[in-house]
Amino acid sequence: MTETRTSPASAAAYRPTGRAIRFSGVSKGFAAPKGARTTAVHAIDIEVPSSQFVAIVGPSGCGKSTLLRLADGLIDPDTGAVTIGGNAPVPGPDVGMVFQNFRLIPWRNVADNVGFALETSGLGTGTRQRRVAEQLDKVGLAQWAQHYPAQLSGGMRQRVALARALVGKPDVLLMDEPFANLDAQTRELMQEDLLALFEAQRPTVLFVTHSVDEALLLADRVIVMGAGAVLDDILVDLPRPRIPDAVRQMPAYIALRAHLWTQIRRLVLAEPSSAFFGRHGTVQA
Ligand SMILES: Nc1ncnc2c1ncn2[C@@H]1O[C@H](COP(=O)(O)OP(=O)(O)OP(=O)(O)O)[C@@H](O)[C@H]1O
Repeated sequence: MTETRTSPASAAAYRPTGRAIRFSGVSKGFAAPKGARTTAVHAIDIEVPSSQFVAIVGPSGCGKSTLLRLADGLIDPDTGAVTIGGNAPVPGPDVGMVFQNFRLIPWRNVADNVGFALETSGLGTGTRQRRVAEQLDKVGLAQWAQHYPAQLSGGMRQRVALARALVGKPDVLLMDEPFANLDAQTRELMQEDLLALFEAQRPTVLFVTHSVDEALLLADRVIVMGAGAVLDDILVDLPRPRIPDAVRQMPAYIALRAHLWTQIRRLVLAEPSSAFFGRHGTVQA
């Protein structure tokens, strides 16, 4: 994806291109065992302006994925409203969704997995094939178009998932712990790719992560959630384009990181059994 890497000049020429995402008084519950009901999110109000990158952090089970599924129109709120660009969300290629476990179709090759996102787009076969080839080229997988998911490394599979999310040229990206299953080096490379893509194309992004450092590196704003509610909303006023090693040494980054960790410590002390650090119990700075 190096060809999409932005230059200081293109970042300076930044113009918003995405659609705003708005959660207004949104609550959502699910059926639980013995006739009970879990409240996944409660009375959430979040406004994500067009072309802003928002990271959501919080303990396991606090409702982060539920927010993304509501934004994608995969589920409806019990009360309140979710809008994208002022309209109710409808799943489709203009909203890109990337999941932690890739969700590739094992019996389809790489090109057909990516092309799947365009099958209901109404585009002709030739246009779809051209768009798929262009997108695979951008994520560095042009040579792998005919391979199957089982023949790829974890990083390559995540690139296919990213290509599938991007091929519809979405102006909204919803990403649910997309790099959680990658090794540390691949994760850093994918973070750089995502930074470059965001800074060049400026979609509106909602990005769920368990990593404080990932959130601060990528986002314009970090929302801390706990027990289905927004606990804190922090502006990450660091300059773009962001060079990861340089960003991590900035005094503003170090101060934001300390602030976030204070919040997280409070959360953990208030709820010692809370799995803040994810399902696998691993601490992710
Ligand atoms: N389809 C469902 N059916 C029943 N309960 C659900 C469903 N989806 C989510 N929940 C419950 O809603 C709550 C919030 O879940 P959600 O997946 O949004 O949390 P999360 O913050 O994304 O967690 P994690 O960090 O572990 O992915 C949890 O208690 C979960 O068990």
